[in-house]
Amino acid sequence: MGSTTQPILQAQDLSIGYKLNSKRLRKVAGPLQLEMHPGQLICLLGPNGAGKSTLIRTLSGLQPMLEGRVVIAGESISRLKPAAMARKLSMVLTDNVRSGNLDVYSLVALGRYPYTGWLGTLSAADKKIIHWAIEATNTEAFIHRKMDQLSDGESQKVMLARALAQDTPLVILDEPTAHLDLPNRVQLLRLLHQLAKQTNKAILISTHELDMALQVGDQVWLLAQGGQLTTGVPEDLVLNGSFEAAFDKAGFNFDKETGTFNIHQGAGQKVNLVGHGAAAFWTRRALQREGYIVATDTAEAVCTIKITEQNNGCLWVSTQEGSYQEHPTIAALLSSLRAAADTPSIHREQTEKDKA
Ligand SMILES: Nc1ncnc2c1ncn2[C@@H]1O[C@H](COP(=O)(O)OP(=O)(O)OP(=O)(O)O)[C@@H](O)[C@H]1O
Repeated sequence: MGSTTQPILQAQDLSIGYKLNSKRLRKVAGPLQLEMHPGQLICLLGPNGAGKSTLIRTLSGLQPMLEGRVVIAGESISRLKPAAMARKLSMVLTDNVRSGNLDVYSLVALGRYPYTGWLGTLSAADKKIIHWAIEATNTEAFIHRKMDQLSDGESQKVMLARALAQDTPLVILDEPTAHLDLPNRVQLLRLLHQLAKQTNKAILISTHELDMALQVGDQVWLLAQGGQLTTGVPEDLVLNGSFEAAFDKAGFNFDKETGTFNIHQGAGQKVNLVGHGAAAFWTRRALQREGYIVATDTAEAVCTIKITEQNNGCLWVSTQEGSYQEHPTIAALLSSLRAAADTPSIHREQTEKDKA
């Protein structure tokens, strides 16, 4: 994977899946060759049922592998004792058990268990790390509450704080943004990215946040339905078509220029759009919603829309069948396009002659 550091995690010829009975296996993916290096944030992406949770559970030793080997910090996980494993790997799973009786501080403090021994006495250094984990995850406001008095999103942040308090070189999180609102999702992914850079941890997250994963992931592991795994720098996977192929579904297309999946399938008429920046981006979105195929320079266009910047905003100038109109907003542009589409061109020609 082009890194000169020693990998913190390595999977060799790893096959993942389930033993259905003594004779039958359900292989989900494999054989896989994987590496994670210190300082990397890796986003595991793939459609529903592709095997993301199965892979995460197998890499963490929570589920037996069908074949192969997983090595964490130089030791095979099949030989690692739970206490040693807990000093190398911390995890946040989606199905975290709600420990109702425990208050938030005590739950975060449990992250120090691998270091405090069975008496669990916290040193000043342990308390400092707990404090840092609480601060980093923005959970100070509810540290005295019981776990069953938290929302799903709050509880998810607390489970992350516990994993951070564990302070391991490898952190694995299964859908950590699942219950979070948009600002908290952005904040969490930014935090994970910074953590990887500042503390040199290797962090693996599975997520359905495709656009955000493309922004924060140093590497993407793309697991497609059927178990094919493609790994690489996100931008390479977008440009070479792997990203789109992993989510391949009829009528579902990824716009490489904007990094978004288009809800609207342009099947209508073509328009030329001339402009740049935010105004061009949002005009394109509005035109696509109206059913237009937006191009920059096609001879088949029924209309050309030029965006010009004014002192107090933008002006949209449309040229259609020789008629030239100015629109102060996207709403005005759309109404004019709708009106033109509702007027047969023969009638338009007559009206224009009458006006002349
Ligand atoms: N206990 C099990 N026994 C047998 N098959 C299972 C078991 N759990 C999951 N599977 C199957 O393994 C495949 C991968 O499931 P997995 O939960 O890993 O997918 P995923 O990518 O995490 O999906 P999602 O995005 O929906 O969470 C699916 O086909 C699923 O039906």
